[in-house]
Amino acid sequence: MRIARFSIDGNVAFGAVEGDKQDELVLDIIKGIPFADYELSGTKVPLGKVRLLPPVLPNKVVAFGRNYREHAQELGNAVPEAPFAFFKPSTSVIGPGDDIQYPSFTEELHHEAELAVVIGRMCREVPRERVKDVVFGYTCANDITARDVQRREKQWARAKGFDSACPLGPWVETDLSVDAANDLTIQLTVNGEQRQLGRTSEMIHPIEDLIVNISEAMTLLPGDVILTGTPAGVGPLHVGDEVAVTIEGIGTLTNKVVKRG
Ligand SMILES: NC(=O)N[C@@H](O)C(=O)O
Repeated sequence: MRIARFSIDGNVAFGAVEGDKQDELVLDIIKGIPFADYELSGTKVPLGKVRLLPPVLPNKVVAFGRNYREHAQELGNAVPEAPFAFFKPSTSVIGPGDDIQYPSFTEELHHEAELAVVIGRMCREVPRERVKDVVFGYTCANDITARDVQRREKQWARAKGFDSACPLGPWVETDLSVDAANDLTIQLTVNGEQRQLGRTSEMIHPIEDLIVNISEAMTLLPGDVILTGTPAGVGPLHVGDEVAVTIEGIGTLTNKVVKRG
């Protein structure tokens, strides 16, 4: 099931996305919240009549870096032995169709297409065989990075955490198994031109390793988001660009780059 979060007439709601063709998609409004018992209300609204929001409001976004060998190499970085985690604040999260604000403190804004895991229940010290029980679903992410600041400042808080640095969407796909999610095509285009194309099966540390690693250290909450790393092909974004992340079996997340107002 594809579960979207949206606003209509000033109200925020969750809905199950139905249909195949983009312009014929409808949302069956959900009664309750998707992380607990919920039911479909049967009340349907055309997707074109609503504004899609970030599919979840994460308490925290935990991101893993250098989890694709070729990407680590293209930036001249060593491949880390163990999973390599950093944070992106919830204030960096934006939704499908929202603008990426080009910050004034960087001249080298980069795109990074990533598969994002959405946590479905409170958990800690998750054993490998129970990872499937704590995953709610998967969505697309773009780990927008101020590359020059990342090189200069060593700590990645500003380079990775500025407002609008974490586009998520368009919805959460809940019917993918962990095995399936570990073997999906991931693609990114800028103004229609392909920049990144990879498979999540190239991840050095698959989804289970990442969840075991981070939950060993901290409690994960429903709605928390885990970014699993980007494949090779990262590159610059400029004001006016339209960037789109497409992941097999999930959908396409599209955002435009504007000058920070
Ligand atoms: N270099 C860098 O920031 N990379 C990470 O974000 C990653 O996804 O590997």
